[in-house]
Amino acid sequence: MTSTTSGEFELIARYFQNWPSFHTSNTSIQIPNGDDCLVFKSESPIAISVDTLVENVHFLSSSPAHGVGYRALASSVSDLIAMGAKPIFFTLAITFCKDEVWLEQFSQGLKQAAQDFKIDLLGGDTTKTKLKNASVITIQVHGECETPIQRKGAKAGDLICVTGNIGNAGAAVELLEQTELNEDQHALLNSFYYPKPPAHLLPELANKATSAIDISDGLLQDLLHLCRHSQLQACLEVDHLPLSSAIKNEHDHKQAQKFALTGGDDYQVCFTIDAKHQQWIEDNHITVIGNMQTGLVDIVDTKSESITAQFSKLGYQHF
Ligand SMILES: Nc1ncnc2c1ncn2[C@@H]1O[C@H](COP(=O)(O)OP(=O)(O)OP(=O)(O)O)[C@@H](O)[C@H]1O
Ligand SMILES: Cc1ncc(C[n+]2csc(CCOP(=O)(O)O)c2C)c(N)n1
Ligand SMILES: [Mg+2]
Repeated sequence: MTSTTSGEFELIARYFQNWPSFHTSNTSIQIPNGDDCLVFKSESPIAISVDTLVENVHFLSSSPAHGVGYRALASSVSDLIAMGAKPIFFTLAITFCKDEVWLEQFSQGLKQAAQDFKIDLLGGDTTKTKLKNASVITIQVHGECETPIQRKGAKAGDLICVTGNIGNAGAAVELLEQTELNEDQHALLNSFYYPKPPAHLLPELANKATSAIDISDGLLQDLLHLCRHSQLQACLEVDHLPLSSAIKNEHDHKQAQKFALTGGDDYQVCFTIDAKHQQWIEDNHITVIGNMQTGLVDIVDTKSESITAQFSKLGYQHF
């Protein structure tokens, strides 16, 4: 095991996991707490996930409301995609401290994401806070989940893949307050406010991947969850990370890699898959970044040196 401490995850484990169960022993709960979604078994299994965005934690008070709305839903939908679940409906609880112009733009961004991911808004709760800069947005998403992909299930020899490009959103965080932007910086901010979790890969992803997680905190921190749940080691080829031209233009190679490894907010999917699916991987422009192997739970490079040991932070931690 690595000696990495995880404040947020330790708190969850200490206070909110392994509670006495009244129903999980019956067959209706297929996958309980611990994955990107829980899965409730009914005629058609349903995946459920809830996520909160807090002002000045997940976005700034000055952030464009349209982007905040889009991002709120897209970042929740990514948990469904990572579970192999088709988005169906969501509920929205919003506590806001802004004016109605803000709410209108927020709703337009949210609606755009709902259209892009084909997901229905079926309820919620709308409240106002008098506290300044204290908006909180909570979205619960529900999806059809015939073949759930879990964080466990990776096999030694499986390829490790990521969808899309990673690192852009991490690089965008330092641009959030910048008013004058060049084209590349604009592209980075666009990735932050308009993430595109790979819904187009369903249902094949669900049938082929052996384990998966969405990249919300940072590749290293999120991939380490796959390692822990599957009790395997990840061997990463860091030079194979999919980096956009925008991040390469804006940053030197080491810094761009650091954003991709630890920045987070990508909402792409990191998954493992048998190498026999190589053609499908290529056809879908998915990047192979390494493979799973037996060994201590950790992420190492091709020379078997620990990559996690090289970073003080593997990803975003709330505590
Ligand atoms: N307050 C809580 N009570 C019960 N379970 C929790 C609580 N907070 C987190 N969890 C569970 O702990 C696991 C890890 O949580 P975490 O927020 O890291 O995952 P996640 O929901 O996939 O995150 P993200 O939205 O960043 O992708 C999840 O299975 C989540 O449901
Ligand atoms: C203003 C601002 N500063 C920093 C960040 C970076 N950030 C915040 S939470 C998080 C992880 C995902 O959240 P969660 O684990 O709650 O799902 C990341 C990468 C941001 N988005 N906005
Ligand atoms: Mg997740």
